[in-house]
Order: sequence, then structure tokens, then C-alpha cells
Amino acid sequence: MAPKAKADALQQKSPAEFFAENKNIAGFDNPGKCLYTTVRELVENALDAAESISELPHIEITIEEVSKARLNRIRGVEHHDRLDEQLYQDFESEEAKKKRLAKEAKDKEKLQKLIDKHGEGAAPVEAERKKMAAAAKAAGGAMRGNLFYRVTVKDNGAGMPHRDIPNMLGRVLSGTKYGVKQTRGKFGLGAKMALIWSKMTTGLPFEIVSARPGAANKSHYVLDIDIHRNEPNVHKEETLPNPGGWHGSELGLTIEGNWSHYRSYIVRYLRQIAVITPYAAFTFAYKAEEEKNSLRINFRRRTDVMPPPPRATKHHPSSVDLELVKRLLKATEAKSLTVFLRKEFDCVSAALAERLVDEMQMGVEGDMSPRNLTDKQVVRLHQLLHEVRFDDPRGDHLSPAGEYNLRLGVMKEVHPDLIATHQGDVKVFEGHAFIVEAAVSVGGRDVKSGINSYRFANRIPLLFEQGSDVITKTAQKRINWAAYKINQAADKVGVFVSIVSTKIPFKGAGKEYIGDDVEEMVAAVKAAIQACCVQLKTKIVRAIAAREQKLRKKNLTKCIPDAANAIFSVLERMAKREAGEGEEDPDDGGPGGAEDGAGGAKRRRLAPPPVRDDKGLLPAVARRELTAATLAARLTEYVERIDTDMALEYQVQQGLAAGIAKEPLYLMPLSSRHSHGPELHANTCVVRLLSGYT
Ligand SMILES: Nc1ncnc2c1ncn2[C@@H]1O[C@H](COP(=O)(O)OP(=O)(O)OP(=O)(O)O)[C@@H](O)[C@H]1O
Repeated sequence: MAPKAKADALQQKSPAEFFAENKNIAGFDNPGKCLYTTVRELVENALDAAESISELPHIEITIEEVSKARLNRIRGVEHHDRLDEQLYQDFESEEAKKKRLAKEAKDKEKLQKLIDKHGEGAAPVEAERKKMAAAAKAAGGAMRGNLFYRVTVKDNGAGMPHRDIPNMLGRVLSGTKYGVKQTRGKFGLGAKMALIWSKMTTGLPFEIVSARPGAANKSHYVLDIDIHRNEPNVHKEETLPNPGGWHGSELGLTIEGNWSHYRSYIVRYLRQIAVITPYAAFTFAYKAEEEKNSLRINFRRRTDVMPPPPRATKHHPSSVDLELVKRLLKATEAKSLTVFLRKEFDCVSAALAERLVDEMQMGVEGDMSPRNLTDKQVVRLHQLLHEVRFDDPRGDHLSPAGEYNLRLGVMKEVHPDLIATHQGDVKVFEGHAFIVEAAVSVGGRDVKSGINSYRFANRIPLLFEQGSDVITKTAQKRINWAAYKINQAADKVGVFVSIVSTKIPFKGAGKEYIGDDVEEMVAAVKAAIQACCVQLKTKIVRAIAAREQKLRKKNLTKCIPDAANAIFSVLERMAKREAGEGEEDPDDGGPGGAEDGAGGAKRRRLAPPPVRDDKGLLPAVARRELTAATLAARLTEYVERIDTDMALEYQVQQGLAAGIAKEPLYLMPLSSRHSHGPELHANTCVVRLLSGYT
């Protein structure tokens, strides 16, 4: 028989090898994304560590540029002058150089034409200059390629036990967060992926300093990972004195990355984590080789109110699979099956445990040892756990950010014009409790027009795969924004949704988005956003009314001079007539009446009736005590003082029925051509011109 081809030979891979070859599963796609994910994994570990001991987190993040020359010095690689330039990627051939120069000349010519047409400093000229600069930068960037960075994250958390550090940080799929508990970390993978990436690109190890609260010493490790064996490889291990009683961890790695391409993601991530964690302080420093390219951002702590830490809970019976049941049966300390059911599962009382045992039949007794169950009995138990109706998990072990924190976070980072928040009830998916919280904001800083969704899962911001996520899809497609007086296209709407659970249905180990296929989650996300929208609608309606009122006031104020003059001239003429100085109106025909055209019939015109002037206005006008200016001043005062809406409401409620709201005003027509006009409707009153004088 021919020897087996080498390609067919059976091989095994360690988990570390698998993840090294499939880095993208864990969010390590390309150098830029690797830099982002490294920061993210270390920051989330830092937050978990501080919250686990109820310490207000203080996280310091540093990314320091490391030039190739410096990296080589660190690695002890000597500098070599190039012997054969043409071998190198950045070599520019004569032909390429010619092309580049031709393009540069063409661009210059185009720019000059624009300057001639629009003048130096004009918008099109500046736009073209910007375009040219960006193209030059991109070409330079492509030439420079990726750079190297030292990433350090320091926290004030729980630290790590000295002897566990190598396994925690040097063995893939090892961690302390596998329990049924809401944590940012879950897979025991993130920090090791960063280490694998550093090993693959710079070959430099992980450096860790860590101290537990109250520890007299701190641990110092330098280690990397044996990828083939998935084992930590410790280069240095020591304990150092800890006189100041510091506790926490400082983790540092040197990796390849691309700051210029992923800078915006890193800054956005930090900004969003500051939104959802307003009780944490973050300091971020990007240290470039050239100081002018450095960046420093501080996200200050805005509250000392920290959500109560999440608690570990027991497995809910409907959430367990067959393998897990077997594992629990093997690991339990319970001596009897009824105690096992009661102790290992959530929502199982002693009485229910007995009923479950009775229901199992197949010769199962309550006092038998859980380890003695046969394979068939285990299968029966697993089936039963999925068939019986158990109470839903209560969710009191979860730790949502809380409406207060969410609102504070959004307000401090976004400064919206309007905001509403809502926390939904505990819901259940596959036996795991979850809570959805939402904030919807309108207006604010750095928010584009339209629906902007901000997603958080177990208080981690999710920045990638936006389009496929349950939150984005729900915000974009399942909410009728117009029904809440929100313009989906024009308004700057921020939709912040945070889901916390002991199991977030992430798609992939990169924890980048939550699938849109979990019905319970879709419904809960929609309900939370809608609840915010209902609150916002009230605020928006009120804001629209206030805006309209302001406009009304402005319009009324504009009319005051004309209205005052018009009223005054009428009063003035009436006063003159009262004093017997009135001019005869040629159309009036005199007091004795006049002929009425067409029919030739004589019709007496009515003499102007005596004017009722209870308030003594006309003498005041005659004495020049009441002038157009007085009227204007009074009207201005009135418009200023009266909240017109309230006044109307007041009048309607108080006066209309009693007749107080009706004020007769008598205006003398200047000629017979003045006829009775229609009703004039204003927002605060209705003016109706009536015929007949009394
Ligand atoms: N800054 C830290 N402080 C204390 N413990 C830490 C810190 N960083 C990591 N650890 C410990 O190391 C373990 C492994 O971390 P790692 O990032 O590899 O995975 P994880 O956080 O458990 O899960 P995930 O892969 O989902 O992030 C953690 O479970 C935690 O116990």
C-alpha cells in the first residue's frame, strides 16, 4: 500500500493555534482593527476588574508609537543599510516617478485654473487643496504602511492572584467569567488574542504588574504564549514590594497596528464607553513620535453612583443542554437528586424538585446520588427540564446601567436638546434573563441628521456590523418615528440601547453585533425605544407650542406700532366729533339723509349714534393724555406680560361662561363704505365686527 500522503496526515490543533489562524472570529481582522480590539479587550477587563470589587473605575489607556528603528533596538536587531534598493516595497521605479510627477503637474494646473477663476482662498480652491493634501497623505500612509504601538492599560481593580496570572493571560480559553453572570468578558480569549497578535507581529511579550487589594506585594510577569501547546511561556516572574497599598493591574503589549485608519473608532469607542459608564474616569493618551500628532482625552467621572454589581446566579432549568446537565451531575456536591435539583438550578424549590423526581419515573428516586443516574435517566432529566414550565428568572442578578446613568452619560457626551429614557422589565430568552434600557435624544453635539444608533451589550459599546444588529434594524425599520412627531430624515436622533444579560446572543466571538433573530429581544428593544418616543412626543409637542408662541409674540410685537396708530387715529376722530370739530364726510349726505341711487327712493341715512365712552377715553385723547405712544406702550406691556396661551385658557375657563371674556369695543366707521367685516380669528381672541350702534 502506498504511504499516506503528508497532506492527509491526521493533525491536532490547539485552541491557540486555531484562533491564531482565525483571528477575525475574535475581531482581530487587520492591523488597524487589531489595535482597536486590543484596546477594547484590555479596557473591558479593567472595568470588570474594578466593578468586581465595587471600586469606581479609574482606567488609564496609553498608545505609544514605536518606530521600526526603536522596535528593532528593543528586539536587539541591528540596523542594516540597504544594499539593493530595488528589492524594497518603497522603491520608486523611474516609470512610477514619471507618472507621479505628471499627476502632480496636472493637479497643480487644475488648482491654478481654479485660483484664476475664483480667486485665492475661495471655497472651491480650498476644497481642491484639501483633496490634494488627503491624496498625498494617503499615498504617504500607504508607503509608510502600518506602524508599531505599545498599548498599556492600567486599572484600579481586583488584580489577579500571583500564581493564576500565567494561565489567565497565557492560555487561550481560560478565564474567571464563565459562570452565569453578567460580565463584559465571557470567552476567556480577548487578552490572549492580543498577546497572539503581538507575538505574530513584533514577537514581544506581555508585561503585567498586578496587586490584589490589601496585598503587601505586587506581581510582575513577563510572559508570552506557546501557541502550538496553548501554554503560557513565562520569561520573568517576580514579586515587588507594594508600600502604597496599590491594587489593580497594568498590562502592556507591543503590537503592529494602524492608528491613522482606526483612530476614529478608538476615540468613538472611548466616548461611548464613557456614555454607558459615567461613574468611571478614563484618561487616554496617544503618544506620537512627533509631539504635534499626539492626542490626549480625559473622560471625567460624572457620578459616584455605580450600578449594584451583577451577581452570579444558577442555571435556569430551561437554559441547560444535555452536556451541561452531565457536567453539573458530575461536579455537584449534593448527595441526593432532589438536593441537586434545588441547589444547582434557579427557580426550583424543594417541593418542585420532588415533583420533578416523581415525574421522571424510570426507577428514579429522590434520595439517589446524582452521580448514579444512568445515561438514559440523564437524557430523561434533560428532556423533562425542557418540557416543564418553570418560573422565569427574576433578573435581580443583572446590573443594568440604570436610567439615571444612561441619561447622564448621554447628556454629558452628546448634549442633546431633548432626551427620554426607559428601562424595560426583565425578559427571558432561552432561560436567560435580560433587560433592555434605552435613551432617545434629539439634537446635540456630533449627531448627524437621521437615526443614529448607539449599541451596548453588557455595557460594551458595539461599533461594527451596525447594519445587521437588532438595535439598528429595530430603530431604522420598526419604529414609526412620524407618529411621535420626529422627522426620521431631518432630525438629529440618537437611539441608545443597552442590553444586559447572562447570555447576549452575539454573532461571533468578536462581540460585535447581536443578531436580529431572537424574537424576545426584538420585541423588548422595540418596546423600550417606543416608550422613550412616547415621552419625547409630549416634550416635542410642548416645544413646538413654545416655539409657536414665541413666533406669535414676535408677530404681535411687530404689529403694535401700526395697531396703536390705527386705533389712536380712530379715537382721535371720535374725540374731535364729540367736541363738535368733526369734518363732514362727503359720502355721509349730512344728518338729514341722502338720495339712494338706483331705485331713486329716498332713504334716510342714520346719524352717527352717540358714542358710549364709559372709560373716558375720548376726553383723555382730547387732552393729549392718551396718545398713540401710550397705546403702543400698553400693548407692548400686555404682549410681554401675558402668556397668550394661558391667558386664553384662563379666559375660556373663567370668563366665557360668565360673559366676562366678551369685551365690546366701539369703533366709529370713517365712512359709510365701511361695512361689517368677517370674523378675525387670532390665537387668543376672535374679533367680530357687529352692525348697529347702541
Ligand atoms: N485587568 C485585569 N484585572 C483583573 N483580572 C484580569 C484583568 N485582565 C484579565 N483578567 C483575568 O484574566 C482572564 C482572562 O481575560 P481575557 O481577556 O483573556 O478573557 P475574558 O475577559 O474572561 O473573556 P473575553 O474573551 O470574552 O474577553 C479574565 O477572566 C480575568 O479573570
